[in-house]
Amino acid sequence: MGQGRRMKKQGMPEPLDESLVTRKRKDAPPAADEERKKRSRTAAREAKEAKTKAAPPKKVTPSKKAAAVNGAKTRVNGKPAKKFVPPPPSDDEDDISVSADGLDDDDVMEDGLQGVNVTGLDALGSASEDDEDEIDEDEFDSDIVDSDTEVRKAMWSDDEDDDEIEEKLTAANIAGLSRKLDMQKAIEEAEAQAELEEGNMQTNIANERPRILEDEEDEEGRPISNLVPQDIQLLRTRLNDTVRVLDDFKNLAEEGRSRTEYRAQMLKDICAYYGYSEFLADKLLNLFPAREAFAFFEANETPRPIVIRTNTLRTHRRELAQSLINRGVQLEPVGKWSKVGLQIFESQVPLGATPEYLAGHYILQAASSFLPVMALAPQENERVLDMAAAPGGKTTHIAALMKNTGCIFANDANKDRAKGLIGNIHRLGVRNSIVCHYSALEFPRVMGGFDRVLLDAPCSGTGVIAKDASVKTNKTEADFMKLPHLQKQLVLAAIDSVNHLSKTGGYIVYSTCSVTVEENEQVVQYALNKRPNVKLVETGLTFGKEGFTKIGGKIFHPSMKMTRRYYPHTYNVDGFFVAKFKKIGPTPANAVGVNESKSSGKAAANTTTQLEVIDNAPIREEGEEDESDFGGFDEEEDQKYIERAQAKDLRRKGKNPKAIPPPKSDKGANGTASKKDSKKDDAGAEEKASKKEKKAGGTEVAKPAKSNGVNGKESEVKSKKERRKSGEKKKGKA
Ligand SMILES: C[S@@+](CC[C@H](N)C(=O)[O-])C[C@H]1O[C@@H](n2cnc3c(N)ncnc32)[C@H](O)[C@@H]1O
Repeated sequence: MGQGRRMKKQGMPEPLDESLVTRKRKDAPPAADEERKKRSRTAAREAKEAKTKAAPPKKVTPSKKAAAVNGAKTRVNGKPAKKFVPPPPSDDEDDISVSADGLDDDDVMEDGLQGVNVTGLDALGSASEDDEDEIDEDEFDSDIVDSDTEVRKAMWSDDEDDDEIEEKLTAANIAGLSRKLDMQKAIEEAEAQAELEEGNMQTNIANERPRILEDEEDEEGRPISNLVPQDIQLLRTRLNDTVRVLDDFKNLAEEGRSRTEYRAQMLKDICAYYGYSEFLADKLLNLFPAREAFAFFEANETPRPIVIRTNTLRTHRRELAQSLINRGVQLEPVGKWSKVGLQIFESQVPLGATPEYLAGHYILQAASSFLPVMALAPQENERVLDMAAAPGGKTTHIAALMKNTGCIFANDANKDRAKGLIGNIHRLGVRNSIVCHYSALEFPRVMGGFDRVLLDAPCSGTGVIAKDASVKTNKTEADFMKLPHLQKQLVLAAIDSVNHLSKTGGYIVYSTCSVTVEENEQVVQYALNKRPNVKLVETGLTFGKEGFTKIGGKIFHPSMKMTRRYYPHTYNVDGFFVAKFKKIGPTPANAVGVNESKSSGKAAANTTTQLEVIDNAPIREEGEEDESDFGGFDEEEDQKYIERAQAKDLRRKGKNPKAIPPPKSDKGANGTASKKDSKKDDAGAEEKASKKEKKAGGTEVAKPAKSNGVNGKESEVKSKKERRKSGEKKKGKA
């Protein structure tokens, strides 16, 4: 298959051809709808003619512009998403600048680093040690992927070897795909040609200096064009021209104009064309050279491919693929980097309601969500903490990698979301997980000593704008202060919850679905500064751009290169960030109470309340309902179980043979016992015994330990010592 096919795959970036950037936007409408495409081409030609005739400009209101842009997005829904071809990174580092406002010093290197090189933006992730996981770049090469069945077979032969089934499966799948993609390819080629011709006429080609800037200035004194764009197409043309100028400033800039002027114009046009707030557009524009920024904004207008993750606790990828193909689903492996992902091209059935879905054979999960768990690399029989786990895409992936052994503590501060998490855990047959709903800031006081901790932090969602366009306008400066603050506290809690002496682990993975520096490198740098007992290590991910070591006057530790950034325009995945730490020493004594206050419990609770307001991460699964009736917590019921367990424990250990558990069947007419009743019943010997136990330093079940110990073991050791001491004292008195 040719380009048409390759364009739809997720994977590695390819060099940019400017005509393709323009073309992509035109790709948005469904392929079958040729009539509409013709109309839009005619409209563009008419607009161009109107411009030539210098007709009075139509005023385009921002909402209309945004609607036009969003309209493009709506039209593509239901159409197989395409691989977007990114632009080549510009050599010009001048474009990259981030305001240092509102940052605290812990975000950057404590010792200024001189001469740290910024690595090329096109650098790929380091190769994995595991050959099997290495990316075969050929896979993304149209010539090979198109015709060579061997390559296709290789993609399927992950952990099974039945060639015959494989061939049938692949053939069945390909047959449908080929027909469709051949048709699309023809349409695309014709369209690209038309677009190119149109573009050639429209834009100032080659050496001509486009006239973009006029002598007008905006309220803040920045020069702006007084050209009111007649329509979206003209706005786009100007954006294209501005990008060309910023790319080749020496040859294409108008005389006496500075880069800043062009950049200001670009910012203004991006806000108008894509419907961003100026604040956010500026922040995002600062991340990339102009051309790459354009590609990023453009990629946010198209949905990412639908991907499902095979639940290997229930099935194999090939079996799942076969079942879904039989139901008319067109799919193929997501890429060599994953053994469990399937990219869906088209489906005749709702993917959130197939028998396979209901039986827990798969979960709908964005491809980039696989990455933090792959970086975490949980091992069988470990103790793992997933600090912000709902709705459980990553928890269930961790459980699958651990083959349901060991123990996962799946925590989420939001109780309602935690119910959804329980739903997924049950559906996918996870049996090694315990769900809790603390603010993660309370760890490790709740429990510590984990082999690995995943912190998939609440974030602004700037990596998933294609899913949730409201991010374009609803994020304020305050959000980018509050969120990083919380993320920094959470990452310290994550680090402190890990056992640095773990024989198999001692790792922490920090991830966000945001691309801002404040929520990523600055948080990681803060952790490095505050916790010298951790260091960054390779994520083991075979692709991804390196984290920034230097941007906008901020310098980060050189090891920041080991973190990974993912963008929609480079890999056709949601924007993501992944960092992996290794804990190399014990938690510093002064680290207790990450919240840095004695009433940390309160502080944590407050932050959680605040969080529930600011966490807008659009992570609910397609078709997922708010399962408020599912698997709810019954605190009274839980309390009874806790008390019974405590009493049993006291008797078993011989600490209080008279400890009386609350009666088993003390439920009222409606089946539930009131808290009062149960309290009455439990009063007396058992309560006294439990008080004694607490005094002696024992930890309450499922409540934060008062002890400041780094992990559960430490607090246990402490309490034993204390008990011994108090015993000794009593003996002495006697
Ligand atoms: C990005 S989502 C997690 C997605 C999840 N890891 C998955 O793969 O399905 C962030 C989660 O953090 C939770 N959260 C926000 N603040 C928290 C806190 N202080 N402690 C624990 N969880 C928190 C939110 O309720 C939200 O579910």
